[in-house]
Amino acid sequence: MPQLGFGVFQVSDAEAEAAVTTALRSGYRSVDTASAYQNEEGTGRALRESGIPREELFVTTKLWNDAQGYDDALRAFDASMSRLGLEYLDLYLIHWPTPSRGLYLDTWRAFEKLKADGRVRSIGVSNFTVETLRRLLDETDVVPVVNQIELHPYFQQAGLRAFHREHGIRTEAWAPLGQGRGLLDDPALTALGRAHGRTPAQIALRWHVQIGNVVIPKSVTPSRIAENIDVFGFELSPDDMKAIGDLDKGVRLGPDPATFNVTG
Ligand SMILES: NC(=O)C1=CN([C@@H]2O[C@H](COP(=O)(O)OP(=O)(O)OC[C@H]3O[C@@H](n4cnc5c(N)ncnc54)[C@H](OP(=O)(O)O)[C@@H]3O)[C@@H](O)[C@H]2O)C=CC1
Ligand SMILES: O=C(O)C(=O)[C@@H](O)[C@H](O)C(=O)CO
Repeated sequence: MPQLGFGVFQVSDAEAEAAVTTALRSGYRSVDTASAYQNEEGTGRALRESGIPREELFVTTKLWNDAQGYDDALRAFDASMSRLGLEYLDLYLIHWPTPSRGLYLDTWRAFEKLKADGRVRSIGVSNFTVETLRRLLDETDVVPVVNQIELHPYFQQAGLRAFHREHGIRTEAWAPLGQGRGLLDDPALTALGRAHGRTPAQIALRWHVQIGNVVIPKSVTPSRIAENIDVFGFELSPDDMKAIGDLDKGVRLGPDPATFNVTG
């Protein structure tokens, strides 16, 4: 799985085709969509029409909450694949555990079947907490390859990352740029940007890369799409990393996965 991919949350189906095409031309080979984003068709068109061999692409989609449960999950997978127009998927994620509904273990068993049948190369989860991960590890067979969670310099999730390390689960950061809301104006990031001749977004993404996160920044702006993947030609020093480490506020932008049980 490439460490840096392209996210398409809040991108319309028509915009997704153009944005993914731009991203692929800028060098991205990994794309993160979801049934809930309603842009699997546009994303799939861009992937299929890129001319890039399928084996060089890494495609992730996610099962929405309303399709949890064994049979519903198998059906939802087929529907996503038909929208994407792909023969196989690289990574399928349970989007949220929705713990009070008690369906994520059966959902995971359906994911295990999809993997055993070769329909998907890898299976993972998103927005799982230590508690929901522990149950998954205790009561099912396959360890999720990744947990995709909200993670950025203002919400660093040290405890969950340590749990992932202990269990061989890769941490994937959503909202790696803090959804462009405030984080990119932070004085520490702008100062580091000036010192390295980089933008605050590149500093944030480089920090993710250096702590080992998989990152999937989203943009519909061609110059930013190119800027966000150009983070492998410089390095942050231990002092730089500490300055960003000190920014953690422990405050989420998105919903709390322990209580987020919506199906709509
Ligand atoms: N599993 C889950 O529950 C979730 C998963 N995700 C995934 O993670 C991906 C990334 O997270 P997302 O919430 O989109 O937020 P990001 O942290 O990627 O931020 C995206 C915002 O930042 C702006 N932006 C992007 N690049 C730059 C730049 N270089 N300089 C300044 N502003 C920039 C974008 O604007 P513009 O587009 O106008 O350029 C957009 O408004 C999603 O697209 C999705 O794939 C996201 C949320 C939840
Ligand atoms: O973007 C995603 O992948 C999400 O799951 C979130 O947008 C989530 O649905 C949310 O933020 C609801 O308020």
